[in-house]
Amino acid sequence: MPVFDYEDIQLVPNKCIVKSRSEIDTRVKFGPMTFNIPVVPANMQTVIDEDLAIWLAQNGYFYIMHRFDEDERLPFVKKMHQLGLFASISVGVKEKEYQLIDQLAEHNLIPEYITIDIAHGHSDTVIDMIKHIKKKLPGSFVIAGNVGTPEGVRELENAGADATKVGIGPGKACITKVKTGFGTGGWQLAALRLCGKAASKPIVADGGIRTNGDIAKSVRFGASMCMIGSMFAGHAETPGEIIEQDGKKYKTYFGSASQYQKGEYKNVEGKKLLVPYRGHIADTLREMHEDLQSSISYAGGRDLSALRKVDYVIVKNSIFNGDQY
Ligand SMILES: NC(=O)C1=CN([C@@H]2O[C@H](COP(=O)(O)OP(=O)(O)OC[C@H]3O[C@@H](n4cnc5c(N)ncnc54)[C@H](OP(=O)(O)O)[C@@H]3O)[C@@H](O)[C@H]2O)C=CC1
Ligand SMILES: Nc1nc2c(ncn2[C@@H]2O[C@H](COP(=O)(O)O)[C@@H](O)[C@H]2O)c(=O)[nH]1
Repeated sequence: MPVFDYEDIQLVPNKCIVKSRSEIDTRVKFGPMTFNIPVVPANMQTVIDEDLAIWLAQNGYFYIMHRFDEDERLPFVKKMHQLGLFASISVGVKEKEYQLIDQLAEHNLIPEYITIDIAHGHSDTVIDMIKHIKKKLPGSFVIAGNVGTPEGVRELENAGADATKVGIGPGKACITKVKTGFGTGGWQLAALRLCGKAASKPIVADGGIRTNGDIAKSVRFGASMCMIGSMFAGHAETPGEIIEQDGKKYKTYFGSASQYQKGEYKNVEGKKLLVPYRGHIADTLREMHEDLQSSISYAGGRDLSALRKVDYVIVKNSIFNGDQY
């Protein structure tokens, strides 16, 4: 089994068939809707809040609201629908989460997307929640995870998940790999490849994306959507204050299983770090769009489907060749 990560791979160019990259279409159909690019900011408290969710939905981007303001989720769905926007929320698997699903059903509030988001998603607790959502809110598109194996993907799909989220431990704020010794950290792209081959429904690549080129690589290895945390956390529109240190600007990014999220040091699998301040998120999203258009041009196509077929080479840990990005 070949094992590699994002930085170990280069995609091999094909003959260009467009006159300008502006001709290239990066849109992706994911569930009931089509989005500008196959990218979603992570459903984490230092990455997304209500204002950003509204902006993303209004501007043709996918979003998934985090699940850490538990009681705000039902009003959030109501508000998004009143604004004429799609609602996309996260849930866990504990008893209170079943009550939320029941309440949404009682109020006929049907989120377009529901993401079941726990650390070890290949589990009966997730399977039970998928079945509950599909019974109570059959109109919602259910994304379930996280998993890191083909077996995990198949079991969640068989339980009724409409998409699965792949990535155990590759995240920048993650310490699962060192605390437990498990996960897809260091070989996330190869794990994505294995999961993609097993999947019969869309896959979300979650964690470990560090450059815009990694988005194209994720699509090559099976992703329909890429979830990104650290690259989004440092924007003007993401939650939290700007911090100045030695004349440089940063924002805080912490793991959803960190003590900062949990409020206690128990079963901690995440850490807190500073990420460079990057200005406005619209500029970053525009650059991702442009870079993806370029990627598709190198793939020799006009849309994302061209990326899925390109050849690749494994160039172990050498793509930066000593250069700093
Ligand atoms: N993608 C990744 O690699 C990881 C992501 N996270 C993120 O952190 C957040 C919190 O996740 P999580 O702690 O699962 O959420 P919750 O605290 O809501 O826990 C969900 C349930 O799963 C149980 N649980 C958690 N971890 C494990 C495990 N390794 N084995 C068995 N049961 C487990 C919990 O019980 P109990 O706590 O009592 O065991 C609880 O019943 C999520 O947003 C998740 O995505 C966290 C770690 C890894
Ligand atoms: N092991 C942990 N993983 C976490 C935690 N909080 C979030 N995450 C995962 O990371 C990705 C984002 O990864 P990035 O490389 O883009 O920064 C996120 O979507 C979660 O799946 C955590 O506390 N521990």
